[in-house]
Amino acid sequence: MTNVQLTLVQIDNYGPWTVTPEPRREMDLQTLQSRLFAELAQFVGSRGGYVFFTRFDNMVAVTNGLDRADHELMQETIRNRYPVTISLGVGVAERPIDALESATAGLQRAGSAQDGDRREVLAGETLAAGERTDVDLQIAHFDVNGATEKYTDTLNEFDSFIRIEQGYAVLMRYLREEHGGLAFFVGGDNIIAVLPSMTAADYERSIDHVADTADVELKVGVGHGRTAHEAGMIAKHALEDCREDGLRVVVEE
Ligand SMILES: Nc1nc2c(ncn2[C@@H]2O[C@H](COP(=O)(O)OP(=O)(O)OP(=O)(O)O)[C@@H](O)[C@H]2O)c(=O)[nH]1
Repeated sequence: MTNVQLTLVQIDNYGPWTVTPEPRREMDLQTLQSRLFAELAQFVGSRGGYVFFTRFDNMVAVTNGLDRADHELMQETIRNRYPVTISLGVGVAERPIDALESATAGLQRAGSAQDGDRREVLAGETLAAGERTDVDLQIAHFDVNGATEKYTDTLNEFDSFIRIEQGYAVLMRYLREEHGGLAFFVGGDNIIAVLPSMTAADYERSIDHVADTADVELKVGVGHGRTAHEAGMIAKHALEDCREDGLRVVVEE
């Protein structure tokens, strides 16, 4: 049984900040958002976690292995280096969506994302060390078959992007609704998902659904681990096994 710890990262009062005292240059905001993401990717990644940029003002991190002190240090690091602060909500559950719901509820209880006086909230509890197991996380790494040949080397970048994003849109909705899993686009033709315990047959069905609905062909490698890095690395190797053996799904137990 999975035991997923997710952290919702929310920039404090960001909306008002982007227009105070007047609207800020868009490329300055993009620079800030991407640097903040890079900072968090490095911080969380060096502790075995994953962070996904989602909407940039809100980001979702898989934080199994990070405790409360790590979260406090994350907030301090951002406060010291950036013109914004972050609030963090932590949730733990068997299904990723339930962990995220609980992480979100902690922040929403503390106030609105646009409350000037709601800053650096740290809500929720992390998994105790004694509760952690080797199968707490199931990570799936999806990849579009032949994206270079079918899209990158054939279509213009925008039409390639539409195809990839449509495949992603169908997959993210399907996994969220059918399994309570969370799928994130990570660049190129890659999607990384954090999921509850799913079988190879479940993955076959999800790939069929994307092929039938969006006409995008996927393959997927799946791994388990104590941290996102551990599970994700196994998933990447499983994806290589798909390529070598011409398979659509490889689940490493
Ligand atoms: N984030 C991320 N992106 C990757 C990874 N591997 C490949 N990519 C991206 O995906 C793009 C396409 O690479 P591939 O998936 O290897 O190419 P492909 O043409 O789909 O070939 P097959 O997957 O073998 O069918 C690359 O240009 C990268 O942008 C990965 O592990 N993580």
